[in-house]
Amino acid sequence: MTDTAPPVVRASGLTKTYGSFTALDGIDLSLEENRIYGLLGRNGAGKTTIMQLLTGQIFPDGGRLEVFGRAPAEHVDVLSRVCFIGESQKYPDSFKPKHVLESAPLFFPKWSHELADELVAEFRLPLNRPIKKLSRGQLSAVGVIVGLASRAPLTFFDEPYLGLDAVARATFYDRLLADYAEHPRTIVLSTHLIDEVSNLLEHIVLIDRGRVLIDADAEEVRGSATTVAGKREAVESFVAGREIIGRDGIGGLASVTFTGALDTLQRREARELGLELAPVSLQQLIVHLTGTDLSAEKEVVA
Ligand SMILES: Nc1ncnc2c1ncn2[C@@H]1O[C@H](COP(=O)(O)OP(=O)(O)OP(=O)(O)O)[C@@H](O)[C@H]1O
Repeated sequence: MTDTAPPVVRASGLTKTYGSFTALDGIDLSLEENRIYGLLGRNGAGKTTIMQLLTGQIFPDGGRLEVFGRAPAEHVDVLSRVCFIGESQKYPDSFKPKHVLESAPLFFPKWSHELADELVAEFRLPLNRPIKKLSRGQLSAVGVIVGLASRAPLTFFDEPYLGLDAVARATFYDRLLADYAEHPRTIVLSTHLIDEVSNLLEHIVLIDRGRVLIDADAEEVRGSATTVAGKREAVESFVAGREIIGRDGIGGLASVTFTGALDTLQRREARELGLELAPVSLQQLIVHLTGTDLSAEKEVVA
């Protein structure tokens, strides 16, 4: 990635309403070239709506949106660089997976037949079975294969793996990372399986009730909280005055999670008290940030 490359997506004040309901409330978003984004948030937060706007499937009611420098819905050359894999892909009734894989290259100029073939074998996808007869996981595999083999410069995966078993999901993550390393592109992954994809994500966009709550580097987000564990008394004295976001423990032992990173001095103090410091899981953090006690106005990471 060069420093001068313009963002792939530029959105400001993006708003989407359905009747009197505001699904997206003035979203500002910039997606850079060649990064893997996690678009996270609770059910109904607005993730799919954002992806539908960015892929020209629906239109905003307010704000500005540019994808590859243009309005997404109006330019064929923009749409040929974008791939959206949703939770439930729809295919013509008569289609078999082989028909999907034969027609996909017409839409995606960077399509890789080789990668598609390898993935078909790895996912054990029956190419000649009618799509209507595929199992839930096999149907998801079709979408995942199209999304990866498209090598589209901007690829969206919106909860793409309903029904995929753990082995198949691991295959998806491994293949995504390996192919991304060789063919960098911008990938947006929306999922509720946060811990599973945590290591893949370079940047986190957390949506809550139609607003952006976090837009930050994944490392920065991970470093925004710490867990300390050890003897209860020592733990409690160490975390006194901090913003506690989680507690656990049994008997004389406690584990407390608090916001903020520690400097070298504080780390040494923890060691001297016999305390253990551990990073917080992204999922744990996000559950906390989007929990019911969170005020809609709270800004967590700038
Ligand atoms: N066509 C529609 N008409 C009315 N409301 C809608 C429509 N599409 C979405 N919404 C509402 O907009 C909000 C955002 O929906 P969206 O599908 O973007 O959420 P999401 O973050 O993708 O959720 P999930 O994680 O459950 O998939 C929800 O409250 C949803 O009910």
